[in-house]
Amino acid sequence: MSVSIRSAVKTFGKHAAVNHVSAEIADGEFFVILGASGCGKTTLLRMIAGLETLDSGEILINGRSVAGPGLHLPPEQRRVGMVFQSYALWPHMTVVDNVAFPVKAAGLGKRKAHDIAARQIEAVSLTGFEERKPSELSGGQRQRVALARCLAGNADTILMDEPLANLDPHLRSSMEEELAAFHKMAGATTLFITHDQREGMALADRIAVMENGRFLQVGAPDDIYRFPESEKVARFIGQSAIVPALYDGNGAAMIAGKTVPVETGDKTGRQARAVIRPADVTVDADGLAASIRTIVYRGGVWEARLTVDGVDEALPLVLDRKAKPGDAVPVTIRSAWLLPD
Ligand SMILES: Nc1ncnc2c1ncn2[C@@H]1O[C@H](COP(=O)(O)OP(=O)(O)OP(=O)(O)O)[C@@H](O)[C@H]1O
Repeated sequence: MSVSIRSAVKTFGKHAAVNHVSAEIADGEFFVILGASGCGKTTLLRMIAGLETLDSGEILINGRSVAGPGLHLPPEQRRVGMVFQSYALWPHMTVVDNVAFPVKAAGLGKRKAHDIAARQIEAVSLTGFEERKPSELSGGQRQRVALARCLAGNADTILMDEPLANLDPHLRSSMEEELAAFHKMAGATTLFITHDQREGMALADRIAVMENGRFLQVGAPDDIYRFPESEKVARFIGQSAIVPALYDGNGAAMIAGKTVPVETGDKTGRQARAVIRPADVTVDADGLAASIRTIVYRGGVWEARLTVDGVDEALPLVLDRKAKPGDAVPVTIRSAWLLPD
C-alpha cells in the first residue's frame, strides 16, 4: 500500500511538532524517518496510524484519504500494523496468544494461527517463552513479542517506532537482519522511525532526515551520505569535516592549499563548503602535514581526527594501525562533496 503525506501539520500549544511534512511512500518501500529526540517522528507516525488528528494537510493510504479536512478514520479502519516503543501487549494473554491474536482476528483457525505465531516467535528468538505472560518478560523480550505480533498480522502497511531500541547490540543487529529479510519476503510498506543513523542506513530504501518538525532531506541512504544538501544533514549522518573550499567551476576545488577533485550538485559560486568523509582522506607521505587529535578503537580499525595546518575542522581518518594523539600522519584529501550554495 502506498502512503501519501501531504503538508501534514500537528501543533501542541504553540509548538509545531510536525510542520508541513510531505512524502510519497511507494508500495513495498522501507521508509525510515531519522531524527533526534523530540523532532516529531512519533507524532508523525501516530498521525498516520490514526492515533492523532491533523491540524491541516492530508494523509492517504493506497490512494484513499484517511485523514484530512473534516476526516479522521479510526486506526482500525486504516489496516496498518504497529510496533511502538510502548509495547502494548495484552497483559492477561500469554506470549503465543498475543502473537496469534491478529491472525485469529483475520479469521484463520486456531491451529493455523498458532503455527504462524510459532514461526514468528522463533524469528525473534523467543522459542520456549510461549506460555509466559508479558509481566514475566524483560523490556527487550516484550518488544520482540510486539514485533512478532506485528509480523504475524501480515499487514500491508507497518508502522514501527524504534522497535529495536531496548535490545542489546548483538540481538539488535540480528533483528535488523530479520526485519530486512521479513520485509523482502512480505513486501509490506514499512515506515520505521529511529534516531540511530546506523540502523536507518542498514534498513532503508529511503531515509527522511527530520529536524524540528520538518523533513530536511529525503533520499536513498547512500545519496544522503554522499550528497547531503545541507550542513545539518552532512553533520547528522556519518563522520565528516566541513571546511572552506574555492571551487573552479569545473570539477575541482582548492582545499587547504591543494587541488582536490570534487563532486557538486548544481553549484555555481566559487566560495564553497566541502564535506570530507573518512573515505576521502588517505595517508600519504607527500601529503599535508597533519597530526592526530583524537583516536578511538572500533574493532579492527581506528577512527581518528586529524589536525591539519590551515584547516579549522579536524579531518576524519580511518587507520588500520594503532596510533596516539600527537603522532604525525601526513594525508591527502582525495575527493570531497561541495554543499549546494
Ligand atoms: N501530547 C503532547 N502534548 C504536548 N506536546 C507534545 C505531545 N506529544 C509530543 N509533544 C511534543 O512534540 C514534539 C515532538 O514529539 P515526538 O514524540 O513526536 O518526538 P520524537 O521525535 O518521536 O522524539 P523521541 O525520539 O524522543 O520519541 C516534542 O517537543 C514533544 O515534547
